[in-house]
Amino acid sequence: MARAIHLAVEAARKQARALGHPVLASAVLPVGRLDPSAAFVGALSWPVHAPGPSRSAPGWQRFALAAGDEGPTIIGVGAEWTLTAAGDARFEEIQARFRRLVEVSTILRDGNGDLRDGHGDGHPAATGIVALGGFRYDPHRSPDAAWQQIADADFMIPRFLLTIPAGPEPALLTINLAVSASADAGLTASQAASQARALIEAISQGLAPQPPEVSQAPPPAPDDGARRWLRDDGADRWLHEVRLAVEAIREGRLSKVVLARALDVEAPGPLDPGRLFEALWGQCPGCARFALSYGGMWFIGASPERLAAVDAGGQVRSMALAGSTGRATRCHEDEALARALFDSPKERHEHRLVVDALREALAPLTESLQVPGTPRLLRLASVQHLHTPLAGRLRAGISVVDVVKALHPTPAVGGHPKAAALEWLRGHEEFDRGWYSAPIGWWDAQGNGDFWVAIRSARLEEARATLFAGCGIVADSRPESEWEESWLKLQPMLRVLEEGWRRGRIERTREPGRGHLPLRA
Ligand SMILES: C=C(O[C@@H]1C=C(C(=O)O)C=C[C@H]1O)C(=O)O
Repeated sequence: MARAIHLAVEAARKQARALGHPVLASAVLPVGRLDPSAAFVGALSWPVHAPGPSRSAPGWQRFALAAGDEGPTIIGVGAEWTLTAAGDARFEEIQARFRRLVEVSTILRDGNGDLRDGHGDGHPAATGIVALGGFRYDPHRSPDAAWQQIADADFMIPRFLLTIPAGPEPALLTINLAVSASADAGLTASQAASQARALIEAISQGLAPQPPEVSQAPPPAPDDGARRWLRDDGADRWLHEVRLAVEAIREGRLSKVVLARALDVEAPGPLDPGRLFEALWGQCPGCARFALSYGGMWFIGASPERLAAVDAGGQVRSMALAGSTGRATRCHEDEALARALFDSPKERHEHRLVVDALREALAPLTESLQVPGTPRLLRLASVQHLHTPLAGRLRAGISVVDVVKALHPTPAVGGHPKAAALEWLRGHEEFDRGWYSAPIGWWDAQGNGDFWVAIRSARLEEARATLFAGCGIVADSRPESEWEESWLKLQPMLRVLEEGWRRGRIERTREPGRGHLPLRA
């Protein structure tokens, strides 16, 4: 391992000397098979070392994303380089910065012992120089203190990147090192190699958790579980805003707006992200499960909504996800709920607005695009949705970030028309969404990328968790039903908090719940 890294660092050092500034050395190595869930949870508790002699800001520490069943699971630990951009040009600027970085960097791949220069196509997705991060939901809204530290476009190139395929292939480890002209190549390489070995060892042995349990427990009763940690659920204010949204829609100022709520939960002691993740992992296998740590904050979730996946061959996938109802424990009742969802003109209208907006936004970017005429059903633990998958082929030169720019925010999390909905939200929604319902994901130098809409998520700081949920409001929305729907969407994360807390409680005594309010399901 050290030899491969040494070669990459040596080449990068020459490049740094020629250019007069540090560049990245990147080495890609096979590391055998790894269990994605164990690696994921292990990496969350791995101490992040001080970053290299790079441009890295203190913010980024970890970015991990397990994207549905078809993978790969990617885990980035430690920020070796950061890329940020602000304002309306953030999508173009971040791509330009990434391209410049890749152009001057050295990427060496050690697939079969023969080192090859790895800038081009044909290498496994999400290996080498990969940007991991997100775009904040609305850069035109002044940030709340909680999200102050993140930039409008905020990405890192991790020091260590594990890429674990969904299939039986071995995992790959990319080691990225910022190298200056004066670097000691031997020392840099040997230090990085020993850190990498320790990381792999910890992940595959010591820190590997118990296999995650799939919770069979019913959702917490209305005044049970994590809900007893609530202080105020903000019902009155939110219901009032829903009424105002319906009014604005009936007056013809917009046709749909997605109003979100933020729910603060205070656990009796610090929440342990690794434990929470063990609880979250098995809950929604088809979802993108993610955990980002940045400064003192964690942002975790399991999102069912893919914004855009692009492969090096130019295939693009997206989805419309809008229209929701609950689940029932008895089959025939569950079926009846699904049928009512399909037959509801209100839900179909909400859904169609999203499909049409995606089609319109993707048309100029694609050579071909398939959009099924009828939605399907996506069943999750506490909620079922109408769902339409979209697939197509991108025109030459269009990247996943271009697609994200064109789509975000879709009317599934913003509204329609887009600009009017965002304007309305700026004046009415009570909090800055930050990364909630924003595009988070990654892209690589080979032309692959995957971005998800960060819903069903929570921000964690010590014992406090802020959970988010939003509901699409249209002309015939009933505020009380939307309120119920928001609870359904919050349910899985509340359960994760409760289970994760229980798992992490070893040697901690539980205080009785404070500030308990009687809440409806
Ligand atoms: C905004 C959220 O969910 C979105 C809104 C939906 C709806 O209004 O029916 C359904 C799925 C998501 O696109 C959320 O979960 O926070």
